[in-house]
Amino acid sequence: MTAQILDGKATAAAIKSDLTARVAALKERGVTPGLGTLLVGDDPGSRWYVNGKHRDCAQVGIASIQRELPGTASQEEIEAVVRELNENPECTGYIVQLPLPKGIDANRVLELMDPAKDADGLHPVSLGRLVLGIEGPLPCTPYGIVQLLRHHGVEIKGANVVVVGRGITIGRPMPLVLTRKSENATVTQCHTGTRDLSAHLRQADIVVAAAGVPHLIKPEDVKPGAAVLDVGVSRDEHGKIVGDVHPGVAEVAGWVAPNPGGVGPMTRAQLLVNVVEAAERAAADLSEG
Ligand SMILES: Nc1nc(=O)c2c([nH]1)NC[C@@H]1CN(c3ccc(C(=O)N[C@@H](CCC(=O)O)C(=O)O)cc3)C=[N+]21
Repeated sequence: MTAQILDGKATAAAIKSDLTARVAALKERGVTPGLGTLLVGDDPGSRWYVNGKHRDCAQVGIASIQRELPGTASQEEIEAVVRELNENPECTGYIVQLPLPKGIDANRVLELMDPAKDADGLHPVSLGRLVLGIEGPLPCTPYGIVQLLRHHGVEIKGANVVVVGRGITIGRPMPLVLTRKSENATVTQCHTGTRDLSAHLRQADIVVAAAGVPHLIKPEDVKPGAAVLDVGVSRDEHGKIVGDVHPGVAEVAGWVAPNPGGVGPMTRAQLLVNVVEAAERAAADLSEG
């Protein structure tokens, strides 16, 4: 038996079709959601991702506001664009594409962003709200994973989830999302300091592999029937994506999120959700005066 596929492309398409209706409703109320992006430098990978985000926006009727600076831009020049996007009423949410060039204090740039326009859900205020249980934008990849599991009927409530990794975008916020009352999972966070990773993995009903270590998760570590989500993006010598999950895992697991085609498209869909929800909150504030 090989695992069933957690199809990120199809699930993202369903989310986008729901968003298309919500964007149309907002426009009738006189609010057009707009996603801003700030790209600094000309890394082809980063440019490809940013262009993809604007293509996604066009599909659902969200306006695009694109800002670019050369890789030589100073901290002050970058911060000036952030201030402009904070004040620009056409921009209801935005991202500063990461990583920023060496020598730039990325945390200072991110803290300067208006939290009401945080499309990534990674602003310090958004992460603080997540800890406190206050409504706000959720980190795109962790919440995208929750939506991907729900869409396929994989039970999260009461599940033993092992998260491998503690990076800021996925590993660190993932347990915060999964332990909300609305998800109610039991989560173990593993990392490079974990003594016996295999022992933890073998107990897991759901594995989120976000360590960035090629083929870290082996078939013999996976409980039969478990759901395994591969979030690792390493590259081989030909530039092809190599995930954190060994291909043999598909013979043991009940569900696998392929990579590419699994979590990546969900991350992009959740970015759009955050932009639309920010615009919906702004529209509600407007009508309340
Ligand atoms: N402020 C900020 N926010 C981000 O969300 C952010 C960022 N900076 N910097 C870079 C990373 C990377 N990232 C991806 C999102 C989707 C795919 C994606 O959709 N991948 C496809 C195709 C991958 C391929 O074939 O290359 C897939 O998984 O199927 C990949 C990578 C968002 N990032």
